[in-house]
Amino acid sequence: MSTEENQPAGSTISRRDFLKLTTSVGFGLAIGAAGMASINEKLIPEAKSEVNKQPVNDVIAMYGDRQAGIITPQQKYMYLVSFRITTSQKADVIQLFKSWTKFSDLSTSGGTMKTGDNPLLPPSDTGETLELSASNLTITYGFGPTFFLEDGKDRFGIAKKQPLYLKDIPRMPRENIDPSLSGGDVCLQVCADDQQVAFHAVRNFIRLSTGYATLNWLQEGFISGKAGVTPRNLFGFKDGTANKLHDNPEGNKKVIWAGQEEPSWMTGGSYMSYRKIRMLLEVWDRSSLSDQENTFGRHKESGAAFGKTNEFEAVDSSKLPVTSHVALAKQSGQLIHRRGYSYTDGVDPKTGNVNAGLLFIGYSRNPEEQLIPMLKLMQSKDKLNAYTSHIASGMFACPGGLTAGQYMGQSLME
Ligand SMILES: C=CC1=C(C)c2cc3[nH]c(cc4nc(cc5[nH]c(cc1n2)c(C)c5CCC(=O)O)C(CCC(=O)O)=C4C)c(C)c3C=C
Ligand SMILES: [Fe+2]
Repeated sequence: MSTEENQPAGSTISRRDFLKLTTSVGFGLAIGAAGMASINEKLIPEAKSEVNKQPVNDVIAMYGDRQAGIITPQQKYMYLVSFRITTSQKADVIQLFKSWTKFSDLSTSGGTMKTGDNPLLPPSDTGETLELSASNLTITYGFGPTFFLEDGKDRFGIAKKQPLYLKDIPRMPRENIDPSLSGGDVCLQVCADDQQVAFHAVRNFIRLSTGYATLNWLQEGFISGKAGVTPRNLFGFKDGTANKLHDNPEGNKKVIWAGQEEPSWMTGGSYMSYRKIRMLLEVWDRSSLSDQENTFGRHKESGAAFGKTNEFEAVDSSKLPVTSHVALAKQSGQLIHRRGYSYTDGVDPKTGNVNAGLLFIGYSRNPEEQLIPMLKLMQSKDKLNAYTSHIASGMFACPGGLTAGQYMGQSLME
């Protein structure tokens, strides 16, 4: 765990924080349109029975200076969920964020909602995590450009608080972006080491959004590998090696955390850039090892850059093919904190090929300086383009962390 990461919390402390939150923000909320039971009832925490008591060493604290899920070591599973806010009332948005925050507190500390005992009502908890632990669940919130301004309209009176670099990623050469899989008002990155725990959270965020927001799109990712070892992507290459270059508080400050020029609610926050990138596995699998290695400028097995023997030895750009992926990243002179996950989406009905690739997630202090020029360069020249196609895109501003009793987005909304 990085030195900057929020400290793990024992479940007792978290549960007490949770109760504090419950009393301080007075959750007597009624769910909208669906006429479901009150959120208050739905979100009453229930301790797991002695039999089902879970270990507390897999809880990642939700409270701290920064949101969890950015420099947190990558969990095995990730869902990325985009919502469109449907209410025009700021007060409704606040209610939604309060109930999401309350659920985030409960689920990241390993709790479950009270299942309820009225046979005539739907159970309050969907139930699939009753015997499961927190599994390092993290929930990272981000706001898209349309949350601030949509068609020139200041929807919730917060346009003047829009962060400096929050705009959609501009159009790029060669891309095939599907707007229905891109953007959104609010994005939640939900990660856990147990897929069922992660999906349970996603499902309940959707449930709680009834009457306030609708689901735009939902992506599901996975990575695998031993702790502390760089995971491999679906092309079989170690992916994430260069994150080591900034893995210290000073480096993170330069690369990840928003600067002082930003509105105060972004203090401790960051920008999340998202690209869904299809990887043409069948084409890749027919290419020679040397073509594959030339594409990245690194060796497949060791992950070492050309001219080196170990994965983490410094890259010498003069030894790399000029249009290799790593050479172009180096040419841009920028660093990005990458937190990518592989995805599979079944079979492409047009070709019979596997639909699979990378959910690229990059965190940066200033995407205009760090991400966009790099992406432009790569989309124009990268050898990797022969094997990939960008099909979705998004940019979200992630606020700083929370203290118990606050709700996510409070310093933006109030
Ligand atoms: C614009 C940002 C980037 C996109 C989009 C992107 C797509 C992408 N990358 C890989 C695989 C690898 N990327 C690697 C390094 C790397 N990639 C980016 C940025 C984007 N990648 C950066 C900034 C870097 C680091 C470069 C450096 O400073 O050394 C590597 C090498 C190992 C590593 O450092 O992680 C691999 C492998 C794929 C497959 C992909 C799209 C599908
Ligand atoms: Fe890359």
